[in-house]
Amino acid sequence: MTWFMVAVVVVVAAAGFLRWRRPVWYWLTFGVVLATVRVLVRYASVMDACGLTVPPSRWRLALARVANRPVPESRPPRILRLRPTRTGLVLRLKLRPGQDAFDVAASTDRLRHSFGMYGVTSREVRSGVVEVRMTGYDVLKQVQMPAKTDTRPMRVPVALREDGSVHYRDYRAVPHGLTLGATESGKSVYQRNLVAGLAPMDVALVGIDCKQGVELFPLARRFSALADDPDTALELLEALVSHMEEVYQLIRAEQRISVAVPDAEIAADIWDLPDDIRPVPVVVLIDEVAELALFASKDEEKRRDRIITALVRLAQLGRAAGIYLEICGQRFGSELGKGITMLRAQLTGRTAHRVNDETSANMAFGDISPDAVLAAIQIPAETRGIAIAGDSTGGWHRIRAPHTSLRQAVNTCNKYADRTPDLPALAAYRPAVAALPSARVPLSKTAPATA
Ligand SMILES: Nc1ncnc2c1ncn2[C@@H]1O[C@H](COP(=O)(O)OP(=O)(O)OP(=O)(O)O)[C@@H](O)[C@H]1O
Repeated sequence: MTWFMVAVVVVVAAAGFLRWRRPVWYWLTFGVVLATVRVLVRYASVMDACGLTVPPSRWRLALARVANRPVPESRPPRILRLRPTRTGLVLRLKLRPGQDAFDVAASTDRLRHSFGMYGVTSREVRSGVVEVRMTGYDVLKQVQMPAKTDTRPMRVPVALREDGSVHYRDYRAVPHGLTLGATESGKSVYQRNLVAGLAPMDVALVGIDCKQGVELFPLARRFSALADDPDTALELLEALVSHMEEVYQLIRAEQRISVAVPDAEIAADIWDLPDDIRPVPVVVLIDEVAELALFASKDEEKRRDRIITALVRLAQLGRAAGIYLEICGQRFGSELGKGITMLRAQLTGRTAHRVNDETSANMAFGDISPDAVLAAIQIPAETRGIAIAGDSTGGWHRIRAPHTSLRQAVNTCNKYADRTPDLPALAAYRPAVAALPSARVPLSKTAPATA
């Protein structure tokens, strides 16, 4: 008996310790079993308490009366499936007549504490069927991406959502993206994850980094073209516009051939072209976009206007040519001058890290979803890397990218350096991956004042 007691105490202590220090291990060992039992045992009573049951139908009441049986109870949605996952439980429910998905969505907070879970979200998967995703612990505290993710072309598993699912940056579904956030909010880490995710794919990476290249130049081996100042950025963007026009000519030529062949598919974008002639897609990453829009002289203003014009053309026409923009900055509003709001309207994939004020949050989501604006304002300063990701459908999620260091991203880019395609139109901007400098060069010090 004493040994049994000791074993129980050891197991309880181990569970408590894991829950405190290693929530992922706790979930995989004890949490998933306890939560499954808790949900199954309490299901009917919790649903009843949350107002998610329907009273018995008239014929069931009549049947009970005829058979002289007790009055039947109200019924909760039928459980179609209860699936344990790496981070929580997924419950698929068939709603009863008269119930709708909003009833469940409105009760997620009540379900969360009634089932003793960390978080609960719900979505309608098809008419009358709702998926309730419950997380057993704070999955965004220390992000661990699942080992296996959905691998489709131009779809990057870039972050984890608070419901434990993977957040993909899908360039074919949402071609252009805008990432905003105050300084030190996690934009660069997010962009680094994107680059590391794109590196193994058949894609050309083009970078414009006006922070003197400190973010993107270390990743140069996987980049087909890079610019680190506004003058080079302008030349590079105009070269990209020429590349885009060439791709359009290729699509036109292919269309002329297919039009003559009855029943042949007519290509509308690069993805409809045969594999052997399809141009490689291009992702253009721009860091600190405001640097491209600022000017202090007439000449700089002309350069700025040409840059914005090139960006607007790429955003409007780039998708069919397989050119995707990924723009990153602290703010991106009308104060940056003409053309900015027009450009922003084309950047439909929005991600906002912590912002300093409501105006910045509005720049990300004001035209998409008021709820997302509120969520972006509420991101706490101490949890860097947390962001709100939304798109033009109005849907949004709280996400966090894994904490990928620059070293890890450089290693990934070096590993896949041989996949870097040569784009003839951008050959002049291909970064020279020079030999390592032999010595560090200190900043020149200000001469001490002489008395
Ligand atoms: N996803 C994350 N998980 C954990 N920590 C993070 C994450 N993202 C960022 N951080 C932390 O926040 C710090 C700032 O991140 P980052 O450099 O990406 O910010 P930023 O928005 O690009 O800042 P700036 O605009 O000043 O360059 C990083 O050094 C890192 O320690």
